[in-house]
Amino acid sequence: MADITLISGSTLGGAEYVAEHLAEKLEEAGFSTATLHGPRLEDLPLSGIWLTISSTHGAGDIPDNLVPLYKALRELHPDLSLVRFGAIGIGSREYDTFCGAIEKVEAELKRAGAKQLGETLRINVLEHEIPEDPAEAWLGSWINLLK
Ligand SMILES: Cc1cc2nc3c(=O)[nH]c(=O)nc-3n(C[C@H](O)[C@H](O)[C@H](O)COP(=O)(O)O)c2cc1C
Repeated sequence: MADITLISGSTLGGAEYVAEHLAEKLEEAGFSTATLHGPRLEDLPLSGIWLTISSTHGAGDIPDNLVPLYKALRELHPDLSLVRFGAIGIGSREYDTFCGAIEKVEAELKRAGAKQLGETLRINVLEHEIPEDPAEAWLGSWINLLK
């Protein structure tokens, strides 16, 4: 099992690029990683560290590729008490439902017993044309919580 499993939810690919960039940075810092774009629950280790990165679509909606995992969390009630997770949302302040998707995912992970490490980062794409930049800055302090 990799030290850190990165999970992305994306419609247009932006959150996937962020996940891949952070995986590269984590590897440089000495962690092994597995990056899964829109994984199913059965693809995920039910222990260890997850880093979940999701953009938002519709009106606060979860990207289509993350819906199966979200539904499985809601309907199958897995025990995630051995999981610790970090969360990054990507969205636009134009919408009242800014970063709504990561809030929903985060709530389900917590309901399943997973413990959050650090604060959720919410990236406003109107402010950050390159979301990798604030994500990388956030990762620097998140890594310290893993030690
Ligand atoms: C049709 C549409 C609906 C969107 N709805 C929201 C929203 O409700 N909340 C939000 O924070 N961002 C919203 N966004 C902004 C996207 O989350 C943002 O553009 C993000 O960078 C897309 O990431 P992706 O490339 O991973 O799909 C929306 C964008 C589009 C095109």
